[in-house]
Amino acid sequence: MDMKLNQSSPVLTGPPPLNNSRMGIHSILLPCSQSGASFSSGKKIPIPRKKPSKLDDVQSNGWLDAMKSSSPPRKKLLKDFTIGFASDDTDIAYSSWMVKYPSALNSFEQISNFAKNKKLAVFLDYDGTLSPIVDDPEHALMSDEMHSSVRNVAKYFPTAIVSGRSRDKVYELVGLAELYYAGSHGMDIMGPLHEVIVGHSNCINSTDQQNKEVNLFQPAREFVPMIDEVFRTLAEITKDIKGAKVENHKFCASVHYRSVDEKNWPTIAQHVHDILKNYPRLQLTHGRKVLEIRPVIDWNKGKSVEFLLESLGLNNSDDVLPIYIGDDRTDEDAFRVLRKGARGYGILVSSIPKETEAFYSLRDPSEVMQFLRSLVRWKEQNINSEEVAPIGVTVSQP
Ligand SMILES: O=P(O)(O)OC[C@H]1O[C@H](O[C@H]2O[C@H](CO)[C@@H](O)[C@H](O)[C@H]2O)[C@H](O)[C@@H](O)[C@@H]1O
Repeated sequence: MDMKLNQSSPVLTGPPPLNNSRMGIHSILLPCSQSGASFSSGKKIPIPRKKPSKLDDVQSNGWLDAMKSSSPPRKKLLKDFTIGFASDDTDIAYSSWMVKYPSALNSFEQISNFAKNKKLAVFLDYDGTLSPIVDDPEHALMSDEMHSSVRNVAKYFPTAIVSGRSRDKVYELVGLAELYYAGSHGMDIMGPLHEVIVGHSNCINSTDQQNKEVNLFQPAREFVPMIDEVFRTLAEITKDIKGAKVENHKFCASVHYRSVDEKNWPTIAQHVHDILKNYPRLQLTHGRKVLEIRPVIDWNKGKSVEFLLESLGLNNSDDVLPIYIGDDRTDEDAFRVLRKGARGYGILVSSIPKETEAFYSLRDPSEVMQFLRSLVRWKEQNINSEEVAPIGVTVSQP
């Protein structure tokens, strides 16, 4: 396939990506087709009236249902899942779900057997994975124990944080310079960029928090003014809705409704819906009690994992085992990439049964920490012996 990198625009021209499990850097850069009006940064978008006139749109398009079902309290979800059963059966429901998605802790021996003689790469989501979900996104902090577990993992394995938050914000929260960071759902990557990418218009030179020169890969760069405009409009239109919070992640924006009275959710949804009508190149995705507005480009957490693996020289699936741990719907893209071709292990963090593309599960951030510690212990125990690889070890594929 003859690909042309379009230096004037971060959205590259060319046919859609091939359905390959191993993608080259060039094919990774292919966009999905861009339909809709093109954006001019000077365009004035009218701020909708304070009260949306009708709420039919968000009711009929399923937004409200998605909002209600996103991140419900554990008690409610287990009740729904085990409807008609006694409350003790909730544990049975979780246990039977775990037959399909076994605990990564209980399966550690199987995972480590499979990892023998392979290079491990660790990808970690932030919210709900390294830090517990809390009402105020500003207060989502990692414990000191989690912080040192992540630092120890990064001593032995290339480790990346892949978050929906802005890269600066998640860097500030994690605070470990030795990690790689992919913020804004992978649309802002700071890492060891492949030489093919350096020089491309989506790749910029910058400095990190330690003033060290770094290369950034930002496949949605052209959307920055648009996202900023949408962020300001959303902040203005929701400012009187108690508990609503809008975040600007530079390449995407979030509207939180976790602390908003449920009777006001339709209003929030309709506002977002009305604003998005003016931006055909932006789309909505649902996170945990958050509406996320992002560019319509063929890029997500899964693509950023592939990109980082390739940039790190770890795209040979025969001797590399990527492990991705995440709790959110947006992490499913990464689980899917690893599941395809049995490339690696996705681990879903969830204390309730959920449909997922992951292979394993962990209940909550404290189990994530135990798992990270197990990886470190395993590596330290094998540090001397792993040079002499056992011959003929047969382990099942993920
Ligand atoms: O990809 P992630 O690192 O998981 O980021 C996804 C979103 O996480 C944050 O929101 C979520 O966590 C908050 C703090 O616990 C919680 O209050 C909120 O309800 C959750 O949706 C973050 O604030 C968002 O911007 C991220 O997109």
